[in-house]
Amino acid sequence: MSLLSRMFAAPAVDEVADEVSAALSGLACPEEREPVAPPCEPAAALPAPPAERPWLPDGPTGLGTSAARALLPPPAEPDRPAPGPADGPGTGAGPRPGDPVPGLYCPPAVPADPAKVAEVDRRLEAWAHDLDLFPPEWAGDFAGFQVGRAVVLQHPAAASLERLVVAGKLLVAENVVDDCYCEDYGGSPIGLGGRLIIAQSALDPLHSADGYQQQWHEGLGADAPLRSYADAMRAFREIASPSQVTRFVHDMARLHLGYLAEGAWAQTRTTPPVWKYLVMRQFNNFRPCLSIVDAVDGYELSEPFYSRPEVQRVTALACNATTLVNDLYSFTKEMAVDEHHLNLPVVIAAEDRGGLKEAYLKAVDIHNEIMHAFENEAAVLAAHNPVLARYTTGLAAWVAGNHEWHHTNTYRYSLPNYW
Ligand SMILES: CC(C)=CCC/C(C)=C(\C)COP(=O)(O)OP(=O)(O)O
Ligand SMILES: [Mg+2]
Repeated sequence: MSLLSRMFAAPAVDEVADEVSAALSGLACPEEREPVAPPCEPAAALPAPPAERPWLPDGPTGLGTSAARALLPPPAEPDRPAPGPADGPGTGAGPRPGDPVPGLYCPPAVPADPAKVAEVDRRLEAWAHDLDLFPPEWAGDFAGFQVGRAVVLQHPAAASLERLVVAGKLLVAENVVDDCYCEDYGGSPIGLGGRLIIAQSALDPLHSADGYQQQWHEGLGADAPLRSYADAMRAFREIASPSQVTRFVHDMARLHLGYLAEGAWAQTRTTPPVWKYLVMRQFNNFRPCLSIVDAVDGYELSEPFYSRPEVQRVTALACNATTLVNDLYSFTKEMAVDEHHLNLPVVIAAEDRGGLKEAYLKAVDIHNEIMHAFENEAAVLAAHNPVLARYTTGLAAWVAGNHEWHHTNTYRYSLPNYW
């Protein structure tokens, strides 16, 4: 039985640990290295000494200590007890606006520094305005999205404010493309492939005869989605290594494939079996956000490590868990617009021929199973290599931050009255 299938069968963690250790020991552990500051980023913006980075959690800091930090007790939520068994379904102690889904397992996030959030928001709003990304009537939704708070929560160990702003530009661009090409702001499955292939070229440039390449370059200014992708990608190229750029371009192609599958099922009014939905959601997924955690934190998980099946699996588990969190928190928003909008509770209810409430609660259990698998298998990787410890800690921080952003963003999301 291969290591991967053995992991999939969820054996004892120490059995896998020996296998992973043997598998990874064949790879020279690259020294953790801070990339040379690209010309655009002043040296001062590079990681400050730990003492000057107040937003890091208490405990050991600095290169290679992230595994130790991962073992620290998570910071307690200052004003909100985590939901417990007593808050489970049917007890009447229903969640308040801003509370997490009762019974959903996700460790608390590192609290967001309000000053940092405000500065990131200020820079992103100016960037979006300069690129003419949205009309004035969308300004409320832009503010309500709370992009600055999202990226500060998702990247607590970001190496600089500039890198946080790059993560924010990518997050804005990804949502502009999703909203304008696929969903809420004029999106449609009709003709989606033609729009997305040009969008992909804003990330993955055309190389062709001069005349047509010039037309392509001019074409990238044609609409807000293209302008946002092109400029956010330019900013990412300035902070990332060539292999990190290639990784991101691949993950965006996966995302677009997921959009196309979702759109195809919308066109044919198909409600897929749960397993096929989970396949689609592994591609229509937050993965492009998680695959940049090393670049935002100012180091590189080198390609030989990143491409290991074990690392790919742990990355996919984290991405799937955090994307299903979106299904759970956006459920009421999506049902209000279209009762056939595909999300995990809807496809479970169809397959089980049951009610949406039972399906929703089952979706929470599915999320929790994936989340525990991520944590168990990430711990095995982290124990064997400091670079992998730093990377898996970054994934875990993104998952925790994204959950905090979802459950506290009462402008965008609300919970069903199932408890
Ligand atoms: C930020 C990013 C990479 C988004 C890609 C895919 C995406 C938009 C999601 C995973 C969020 O899902 P959804 O389309 O359901 O968005 P909302 O529920 O409207 O927040
Ligand atoms: Mg959603």
